[in-house]
Amino acid sequence: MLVIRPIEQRDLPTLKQIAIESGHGFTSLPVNDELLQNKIDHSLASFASRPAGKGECLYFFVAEDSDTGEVLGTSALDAAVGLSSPFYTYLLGKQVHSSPKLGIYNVVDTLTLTNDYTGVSELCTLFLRESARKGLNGRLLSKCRFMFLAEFSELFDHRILAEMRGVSDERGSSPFWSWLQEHFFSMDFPTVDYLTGIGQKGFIADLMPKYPIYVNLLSKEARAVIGKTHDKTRPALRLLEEEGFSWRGYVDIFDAGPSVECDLKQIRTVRNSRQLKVHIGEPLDAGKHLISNTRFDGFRALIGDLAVNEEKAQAVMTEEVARLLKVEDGDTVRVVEMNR
Ligand SMILES: CC(C)(COP(=O)(O)OP(=O)(O)OC[C@H]1O[C@@H](n2cnc3c(N)ncnc32)[C@H](O)[C@@H]1OP(=O)(O)O)[C@@H](O)C(=O)NCCC(=O)NCCSC(=O)CCC(=O)O
Repeated sequence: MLVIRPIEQRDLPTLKQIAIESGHGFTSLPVNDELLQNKIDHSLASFASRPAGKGECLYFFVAEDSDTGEVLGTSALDAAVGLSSPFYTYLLGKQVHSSPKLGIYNVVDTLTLTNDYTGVSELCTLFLRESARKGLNGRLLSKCRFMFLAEFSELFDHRILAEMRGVSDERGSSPFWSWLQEHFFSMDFPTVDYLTGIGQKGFIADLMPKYPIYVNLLSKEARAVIGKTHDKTRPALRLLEEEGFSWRGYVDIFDAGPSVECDLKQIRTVRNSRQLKVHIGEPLDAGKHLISNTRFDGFRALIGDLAVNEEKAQAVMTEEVARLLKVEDGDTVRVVEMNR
């Protein structure tokens, strides 16, 4: 069974391997030992000192196969972006150029550089190794974070965002970036993506076009990918859309991939999950549920069989499920039925 837990120091070698497998455009996992170690340190520190409220914390989770101990995926929650270094995003807007006298009315799209997501919480680093992309594994990896958000909502912003990877080819070349590169930067997309991933964002402010960009002046290729998601990231987007996330016009400044967002309280799993008491026994008429314990640093989540005893507000589960969740009879768990 696949079990979600916070990342630990021993996961570094696998994290390096996953960073390589995740490929170009996967900004949050650059192939850089120091940065990956920093991520582990940041997450360990965040889980070790439970803050009173929202801070610059990173909650990094891995999915472990309980039979083999192998780590098969990653997913993370950044409690607040842009607080110590700016978080840039383009907003796709409109300008109307109209002359009633001449009978001309033109609506043109514009891209405006903003820091509108400053302080917002971010879902990031969702990656499942190819061999594990089956069954409900991808769902577990994405949705376990909503169980954590529901349980510890005071540690997050009321807005939750996710930047979806935009369009780039096998060699890491992005049509949107190519246009920016030609006119404003002299760096290829893998380099800029890597520099962003390791936190060297200063050059963005220095080199980025400072005025809004008229979209109709971009190349045809660049225009075509604004707000479009990378093929391999469509399942990740689908999982978020199912939860109520939507695109409100914000796009990534490098590859123009869409940023989707949802109010924390409106996220489907946050709304529909509830706390029940553990009862270890035979779960008769069991159905598949997403289940998490309610511990902070010892957080565990999995998708398993569970029967709900409504009268007693109990979650009836097998000993194995209870053991993997690190819970005992009478403990509290958070549960939500899987609709597939
Ligand atoms: C994202 C995951 C973890 C998802 O795992 P799986 O592929 O096993 O998921 P799945 O259950 O097969 O698919 C999930 C849903 O997407 C649908 N689906 C599959 N392919 C699709 C496509 N091409 N277009 C539209 N929908 C598609 C499936 O039918 C299913 O919906 P139905 O059940 O309704 O049929 C994986 O694909 C992955 O590791 N991708 C590569 C890395 C990546 O791009 N990660 C996101 C980066 S962006 C990021 O990290 C921020 C976002 C975030 O953190 O959440």
